[in-house]
Amino acid sequence: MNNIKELFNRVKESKPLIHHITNTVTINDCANVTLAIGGSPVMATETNEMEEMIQLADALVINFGTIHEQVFESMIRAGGAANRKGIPVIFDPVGVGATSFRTSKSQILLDQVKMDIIRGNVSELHALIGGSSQTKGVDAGEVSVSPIEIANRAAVKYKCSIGISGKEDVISDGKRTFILQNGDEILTKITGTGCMSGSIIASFAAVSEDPLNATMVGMSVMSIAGQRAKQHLKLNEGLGTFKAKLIDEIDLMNAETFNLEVRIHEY
Ligand SMILES: Nc1ncnc2c1ncn2[C@@H]1O[C@H](COP(=O)(O)OP(=O)(O)O)[C@@H](O)[C@H]1O
Ligand SMILES: Cc1ncsc1CCOP(=O)(O)O
Ligand SMILES: [Mg+2]
Repeated sequence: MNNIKELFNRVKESKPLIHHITNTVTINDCANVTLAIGGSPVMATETNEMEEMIQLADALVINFGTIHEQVFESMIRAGGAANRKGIPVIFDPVGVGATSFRTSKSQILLDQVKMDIIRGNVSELHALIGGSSQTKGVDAGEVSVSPIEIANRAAVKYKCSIGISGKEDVISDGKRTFILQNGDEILTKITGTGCMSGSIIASFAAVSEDPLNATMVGMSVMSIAGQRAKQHLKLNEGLGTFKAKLIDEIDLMNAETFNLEVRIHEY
């Protein structure tokens, strides 16, 4: 991964504005991790203010978590404005594959908005390349194809960088593929760790020209912070404390800690 120290510094110095059109479950957590990594969050969904808000923004996150017709219209408007302005667009296809509504909306969105990065779990990305999966609402289910193949195919199909989270995270732009071995299963026990990692990725993408690198660094930050927060849990501390410690670790993360902990290799 390139220039970790410079990337961290650039986010902290320029405080990129990350416009989120996201779900009502994890919206507050996404705003807080954006602040923790050094970015500046705004969460706006009114269709009529999308173009103006994008004029202020440095990156756009579109997250399908609680997608409905009205907010979908805002996603199309904001996505179009972001593409015209040339800022990175990050898509989290939460729950795609679970219902035909989500799957068909994702296809319309991907036809109309060029994504720079798509980040999701393995069932969601499998659905985006036309596969079926035993998706469990918003959580990953069993899929018959390897995440490496799914990431490659999705990257080629949508001409963008792909991040697939799981026990090992897979990151690909269709030419190069990386496997990230950080993380801890406890990250799946609180809601929103996938959504939050989208906010971190967007913060890095906003200050760099390299979406593949931004995806690798962003996903690594979440997985490393998760394993460190788990290590720092004391006796009698559980998931509530874990979540607070996770945000602490994202706040405290720097290039030294990152480089010491990261376990990534090219496939
Ligand atoms: N089985 C696992 N072991 C370790 N880390 C995991 C595991 N599953 C997911 N993670 C980590 O949890 C975070 C969220 O991933 P995931 O749960 O797949 O996303 P989502 O919340 O979108 O379904 C990522 O940092 C990922 O690396
Ligand atoms: C539980 C839930 N339901 C709709 S959105 C959402 C949050 C999903 O967050 P994540 O994909 O990061 O676990
Ligand atoms: Mg998710």
